[in-house]
Amino acid sequence: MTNNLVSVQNIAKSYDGKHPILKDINLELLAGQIVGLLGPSGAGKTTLVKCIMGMQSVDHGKIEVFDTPMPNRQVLGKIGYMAQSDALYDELTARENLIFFGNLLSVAKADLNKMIEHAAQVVNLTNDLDKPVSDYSGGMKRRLSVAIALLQSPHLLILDEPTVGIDPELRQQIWQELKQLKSENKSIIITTHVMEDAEQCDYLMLIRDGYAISQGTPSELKEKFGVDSIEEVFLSAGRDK
Ligand SMILES: Nc1ncnc2c1ncn2[C@@H]1O[C@H](COP(=O)(O)OP(=O)(O)OP(=O)(O)O)[C@@H](O)[C@H]1O
Repeated sequence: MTNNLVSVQNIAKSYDGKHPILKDINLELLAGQIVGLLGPSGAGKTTLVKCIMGMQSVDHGKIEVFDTPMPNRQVLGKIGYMAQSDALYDELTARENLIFFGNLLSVAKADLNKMIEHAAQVVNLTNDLDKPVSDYSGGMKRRLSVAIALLQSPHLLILDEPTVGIDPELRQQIWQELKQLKSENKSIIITTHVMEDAEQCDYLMLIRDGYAISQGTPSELKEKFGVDSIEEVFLSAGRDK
């Protein structure tokens, strides 16, 4: 067993066999690490996380999760994943959604109730839990999706743009929870185009047009480019490319 929970080696990916979407991507994720994939819309972040989970095949290179070559159904079942689009039952209340997804986790009912209360509190939905999801705003649906992903508490959690439509205060609250999971040695991959999110990651891959234009810890990257913020790193790295 290596220390790497996820190992991505020299992968390339196209959807049509002609136009590469990911080009020579390398990434290692350790236990207890939060890795951020940062890049503009269309850069290839979602494609990369889908390749990591084995939901998309790669044209070249190798991906291992928990020391197992992907794709692998059993490993996929152990990864907590929040997709970019909310997969919720609109006609059910938020609580009913949480119970539905929680029941897939085979935990005792009393434990599930506690887990639901905790997850709802992290995303500030406690007072809206009994409203139907059809009455929710876009941001509330996003928060409910985050709560569902948090319920599972897996060793590897992949969150595709969890903070879209979420206000800064609540974003901090979600980050506190992610850091709590990290302190329990759990690992997280998060995609984002929000610089404040990027600053909080342990390790960043900056992606543009399918290339990893730079990667390292936030402080390594700032030092490398001689700048004070990840936003400036991104701009400098893009110019260099
Ligand atoms: N199933 C697909 N078939 C063909 N092309 C696709 C498919 N999914 C994504 N793409 C293309 O791959 C490129 C990268 O998309 P991807 O969704 O990975 O980017 P992203 O960085 O996650 O963007 P966003 O921040 O908008 O979600 C885009 O040009 C997109 O149009």
